[in-house]
Amino acid sequence: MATPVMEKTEMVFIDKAFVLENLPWDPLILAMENALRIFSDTKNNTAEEQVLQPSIFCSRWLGVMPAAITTPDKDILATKLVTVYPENGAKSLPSHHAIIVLFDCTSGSIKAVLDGEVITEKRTAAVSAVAAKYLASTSRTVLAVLGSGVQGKAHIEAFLHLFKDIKQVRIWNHRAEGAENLAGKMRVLYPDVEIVACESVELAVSSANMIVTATSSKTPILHHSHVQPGTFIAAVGAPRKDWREMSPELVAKSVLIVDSVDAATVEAGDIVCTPNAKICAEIGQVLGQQVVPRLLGNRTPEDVVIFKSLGLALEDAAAADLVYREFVRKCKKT
Ligand SMILES: NC(=O)c1ccc[n+]([C@@H]2O[C@H](COP(=O)([O-])OP(=O)(O)OC[C@H]3O[C@@H](n4cnc5c(N)ncnc54)[C@H](O)[C@@H]3O)[C@@H](O)[C@H]2O)c1
Ligand SMILES: O=C(O)[C@@H]1CCCCN1
Repeated sequence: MATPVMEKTEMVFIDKAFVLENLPWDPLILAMENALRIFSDTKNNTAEEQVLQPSIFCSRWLGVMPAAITTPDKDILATKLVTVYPENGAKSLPSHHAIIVLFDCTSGSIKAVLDGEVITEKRTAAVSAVAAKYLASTSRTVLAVLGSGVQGKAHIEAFLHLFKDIKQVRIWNHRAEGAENLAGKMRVLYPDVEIVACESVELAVSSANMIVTATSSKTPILHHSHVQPGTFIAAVGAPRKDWREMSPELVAKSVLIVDSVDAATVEAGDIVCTPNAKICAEIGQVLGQQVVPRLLGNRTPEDVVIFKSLGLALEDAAAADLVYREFVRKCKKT
């Protein structure tokens, strides 16, 4: 862990261990709610970011994610740099590597460079949990997680943190041992929850009220016939325009909420490859009550609701700011 030592205006490096210990779920979830709300608040225009247009150089994928937030109590300027190498999983290496640079808004100097892997992991799961809080039906007893990688694990943790009524977690992975290993680890952490590894997607989702898709799949793994009416789906993977996790029938027949309409319509294969996909709203509009009841009011309890995320630079900026403030606070104490 980085020892919190700080000279006046010196740039600091905040390592993974510090981020892990200083990014608890409750403040992170609150910060993500605020970030999503201001992202979609076009009236006040307090936040800006570029749509992530992943740069791919000879099949090497480097994403550059800049964002600025200016509110009465926050002035944040940040950029995440993230590489995505999905094939790393087979070599037991992380598939995502990232750093986040925080700038001083007045002088433009660099305040901090933070490990971005834990922030990416936890902020993505926190955002899905926020979406579930507002969009899932009140019956939230069975959670199915497709994918046992970094995001699969973080989503189990975030959802079990926020929804104390979850009784069972069902995990599926395309390599069965991945699901079994994660289920084993989660059983130790959550002895009061029944945690099972499932052999098929159908088995995993058959009785679920909430589903998370967090895989590196390029083709649909989740189909309309698998999903119960009224289910909430947080669709986290398939971050490229020709990758998919869900069938077009499922996407077309569901109420579709996204993190960013601009990004979803160019980068989310699940949406781009569904000709009649109709985006209902951004999650930030739902939080800011800009679309209730105008659009969501027509929703029936039988509707499947999909929250499709691609990840926002604003989420990284807000989460990095939280960690940096904690770092500064701890420096002042020593
Ligand atoms: N929405 C967001 O904000 C956001 C943020 C970070 C990552 N992601 C995306 O979420 C997905 C999961 O990320 P991660 O960090 O957990 O990655 P990871 O590499 O840790 O895990 C990927 C999982 O997908 C499984 N998998 C690999 N190939 C598959 C296939 N063909 N079919 C089904 N499953 C397969 C792996 O076994 C593993 O369980 C990736 O697509 C990633 O780019 C989205
Ligand atoms: O928001 C993110 O960090 C990720 C990076 C990889 C692609 C999907 N979005």
